Amino acid sequence: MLNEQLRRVLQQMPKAELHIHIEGSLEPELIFALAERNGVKLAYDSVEALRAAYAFTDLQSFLDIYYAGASVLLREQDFHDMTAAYLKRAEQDNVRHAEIFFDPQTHTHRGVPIEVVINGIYRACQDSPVSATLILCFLRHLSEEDAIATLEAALPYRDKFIGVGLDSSEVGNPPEKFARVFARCRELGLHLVAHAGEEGPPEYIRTALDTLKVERIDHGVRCLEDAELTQRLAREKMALTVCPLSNVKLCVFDQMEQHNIMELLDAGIAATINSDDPAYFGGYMNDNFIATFEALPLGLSHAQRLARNSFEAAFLPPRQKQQYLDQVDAFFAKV
Ligand SMILES: Nc1ncnc2[nH]cnc12
Ligand SMILES: [Zn+2]
Repeated sequence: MLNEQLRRVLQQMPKAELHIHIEGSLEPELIFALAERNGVKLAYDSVEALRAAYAFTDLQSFLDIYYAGASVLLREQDFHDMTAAYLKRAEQDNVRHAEIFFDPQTHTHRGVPIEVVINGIYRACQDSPVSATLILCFLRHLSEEDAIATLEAALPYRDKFIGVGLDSSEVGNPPEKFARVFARCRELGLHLVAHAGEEGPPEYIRTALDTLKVERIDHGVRCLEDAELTQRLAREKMALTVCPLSNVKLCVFDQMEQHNIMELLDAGIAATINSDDPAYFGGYMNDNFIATFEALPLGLSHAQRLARNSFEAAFLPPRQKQQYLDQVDAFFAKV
């Protein structure tokens, strides 16, 4: 059992969220409200029936239902309301800064213009007291040509996102499939991240680093299968944005007790804790921290390490980053 002091520290410590798919924050209640507002017919009769379908066996079984849930998003206000709801929830968890993924192709392939997606999400970020920036993700089950066309369509809104990522079905869609589009994004000065080593092998982490030249790895938990790669990640201070509740829900680990976040930290890796798709995986940031610390022998020093890692790994200007790190240290000095 987690002692009360540690629980309070986890809840109250300042933190950054670096791995949140905004479409994965769409709660069943909001899915139904937006379906009604937009006249969209859902495959489920009720919020309860939809929630009952959230029993996943792997990443693909989740993605199928996640893309179906996103079908209720049609107008700029829908994207705004989804993002505003996430940021309000994140604020309650003392998230001070969030770098939010969005999947434009999920929407443009349904005929929603990309400016509707970007403007709605961006406006909610601007209105929030939580600092929030956007990372445009390419869907890796689609072609690189589609990713390039998506990038071109997004470029008129270049000032509204800070980087690009790579998500969706990992196995069979290795990072190198997107070498050209990532090279172009690098030339454009965008930050680069990619999901790798969630279900895919350690080799995908290596090619994300060497071929795509990413600055963070999303998930990356399978790195521990490769000692040389593990040492490299630690040496290069390469951050991993780990999502513990997601990993258990998608059967990457059978139980939280088997999660390897403590081994990652003990190997010197700059691991962070994040929520991934909180509406689908049973919890937001603090739920992830509490579930992890309840299951594993982690203590105060790990909490401080994780809070610091989250700001160290954030794509923030140096002065703002230092201010957040000072806030973390000031918080722990009083514990
Ligand atoms: N955990 C995850 N892995 C890959 N793609 C995703 N899209 C949303 N969540 C994802
Ligand atoms: Zn993810």
